Amino acid sequence: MSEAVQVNQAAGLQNLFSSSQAQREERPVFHQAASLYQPGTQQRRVTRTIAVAGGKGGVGKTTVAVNLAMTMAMAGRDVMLLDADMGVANIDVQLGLSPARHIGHMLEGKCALQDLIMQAQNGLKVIPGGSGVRRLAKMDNAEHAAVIRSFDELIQPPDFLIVDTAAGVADNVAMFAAAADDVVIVVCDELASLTDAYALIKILAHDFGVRRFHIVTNMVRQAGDAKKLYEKLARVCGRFLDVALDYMGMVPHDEWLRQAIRRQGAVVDLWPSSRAAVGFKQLAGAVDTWGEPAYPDLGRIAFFSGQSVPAAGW
Ligand SMILES: Nc1ncnc2c1ncn2[C@@H]1O[C@H](COP(=O)(O)OP(=O)(O)OP(=O)(O)O)[C@@H](O)[C@H]1O
Repeated sequence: MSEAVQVNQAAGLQNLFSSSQAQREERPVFHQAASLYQPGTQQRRVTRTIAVAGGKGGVGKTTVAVNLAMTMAMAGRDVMLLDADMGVANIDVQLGLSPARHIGHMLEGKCALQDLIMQAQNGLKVIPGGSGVRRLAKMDNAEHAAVIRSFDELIQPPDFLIVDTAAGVADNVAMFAAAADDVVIVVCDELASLTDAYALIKILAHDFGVRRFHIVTNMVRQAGDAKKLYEKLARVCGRFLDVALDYMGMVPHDEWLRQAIRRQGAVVDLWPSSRAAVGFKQLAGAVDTWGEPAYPDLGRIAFFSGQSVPAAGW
């Protein structure tokens, strides 16, 4: 696959989303679905990996990854969060952690992946991506593959691995997303967010064979906008790509999220009744409805490839 694609320059891409066709819309309601997230009762024997991506920077990938992971950890799930925004990683800062080592040390053979695991609140495990290290931002595909494969060596694989990917549609983002069982795409109500999300979905579908995408609409200001945004993306993908999209849920614009970052915690933990926290609980609830992950290609580079056999009874 080519180097990073300049998605905003892609001819005609923006026009794809300019249709003003009125869409019938089910209105998600901020407060009505405030029921607490209860994890499903299904027993899991293998790790399910969920990559959170979005294409455009600043749409809330990290926010979604952190709060989804924390919600599931608070519900008693064994969850690990990988900060794959290598070189400019910030999940450790957001959760008040001070890692002494990062992925770069592992790649240099100075430690194992196991040694990088940090404990955040509620038992959430975090693998920091390292920040301010140029070498990490310039990792090549072989190194990304080595990081993905290193998960096979974990002594105690978690129930869920959530991967926060970098912005853009470069190979590293695509590799991490394609190595996961599920891909969550975060979009917000900006044309560039929709065009970049479309470009990422296209690359993942064409070059990596990913067919299923779970869409999260973030920073939603009016309840009705959430599904409209999803439908815009679904309409264009349905017209031009052979992919299946589903609406995972939405997170309202909520100032408590910024407060949570200042307090170096997750909003779902600090303010569990905030509007954003309610949205994250719905997202976590959606994960339980996904059913079996697809295992498309035994030859692919995948997280936990050594154990990717679905347990009977899922
Ligand atoms: N629902 C929301 N309401 C209010 N602010 C939000 C919301 N989601 C994210 N933000 C804020 O938007 C900013 C960008 O979010 P975040 O860092 O999660 O985006 P990102 O997509 O991971 O960015 P990058 O690609 O640069 O890493 C942060 O300041 C975050 O607090």
